Amino acid sequence: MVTALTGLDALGWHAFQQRQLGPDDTDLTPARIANVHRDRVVALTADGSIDLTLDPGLTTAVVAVGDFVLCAPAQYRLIRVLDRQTELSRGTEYHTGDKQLIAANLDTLFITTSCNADFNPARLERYLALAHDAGVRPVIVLTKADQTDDPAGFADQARALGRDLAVLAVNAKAADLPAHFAPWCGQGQTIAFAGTSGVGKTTIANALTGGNAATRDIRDDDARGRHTTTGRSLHRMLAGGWLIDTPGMRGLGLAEVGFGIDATFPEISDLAAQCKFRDCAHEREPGCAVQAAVAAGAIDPDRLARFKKLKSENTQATEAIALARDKVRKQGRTAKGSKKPRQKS
Ligand SMILES: Nc1nc2c(ncn2[C@@H]2O[C@H](COP(=O)(O)OP(=O)(O)OP(=O)(O)O)[C@@H](O)[C@H]2O)c(=O)[nH]1
Ligand SMILES: [Zn+2]
Repeated sequence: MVTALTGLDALGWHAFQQRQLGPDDTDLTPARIANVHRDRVVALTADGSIDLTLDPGLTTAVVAVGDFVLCAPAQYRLIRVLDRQTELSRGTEYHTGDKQLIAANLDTLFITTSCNADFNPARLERYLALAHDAGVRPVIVLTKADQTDDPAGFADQARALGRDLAVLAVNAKAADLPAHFAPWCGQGQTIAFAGTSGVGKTTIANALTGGNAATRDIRDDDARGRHTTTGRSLHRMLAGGWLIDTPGMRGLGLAEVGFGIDATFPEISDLAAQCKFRDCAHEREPGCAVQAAVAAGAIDPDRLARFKKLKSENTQATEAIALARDKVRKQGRTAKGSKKPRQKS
């Protein structure tokens, strides 16, 4: 058996991963994926960073930054991807129905906006739905608290977007910033930031990593010996945890996140179970518990409108993906096998 070394604990390796090791895995080395390229990955082991090629049957579409894997370092081979504790993905590959993985084994997603016109409840709820669906704890971060007269007002509005929702209002440029994030950034913790451009994600990431994240452009040899400019995506934080920074974190489409939407609007989804009709659309149906709560002032009608909009977007996208998967299945696809090899450019 591979024993959990201190170095592995530092990578965020928990009992959840340890339990997945069997007697056949004795010779394999656990590692965590720091970067995913088209035909190889960069992984961190307890002893340092290593480039791994993928075995037949594995593609970089099934490996995400943050994944724990078993590898054979002497052969530079990735052997197995371990089950994930959480998985953040987006269903944008409508033509194939393939999920696009963004990050694996995240503990906390900091949904970031600012105390200004960027603050948008609908967008925050969209991110909340993704986080809840992925099993990742969401925390709302309100930056630029130093540029408004009313940071508490923004924080109250944010808190109204969930039950027991953690909300931080900060000046991302203040010296004491890391202290606000300390509860989520210690050893064994993995975090990421989501939010629109300019809200301060990089500023915060730099404060938490000691500037690591700013070095986005490092020279990196790809498997063909060419130099490509890529950014590392897994950054060690000063407090001991890991920060995942992938471009995929910027714009996120909703699909197959019905559970996450319900979890984002608990006051509505809890009541929906009491509607007379199981498929109640909470419009004008008789016996609608949700509309009754709106009339009684217990549910915010704006929240209900946004809930319905997300549900409908999610349903449409989910159906489109199901159709695509069906089509691919019927074509008896060996798509990965039949794809032409990538042309050298
Ligand atoms: N005064 C003040 N300025 C801030 C704060 N947060 C961010 N800024 C400034 O806002 C600008 C954008 O911040 P970034 O950290 O680059 O934002 P980002 O979210 O990483 O943006 P992208 O990389 O485009 O996604 C920078 O000039 C920051 O210095 C804050 O809390 N207070
Ligand atoms: Zn109803």
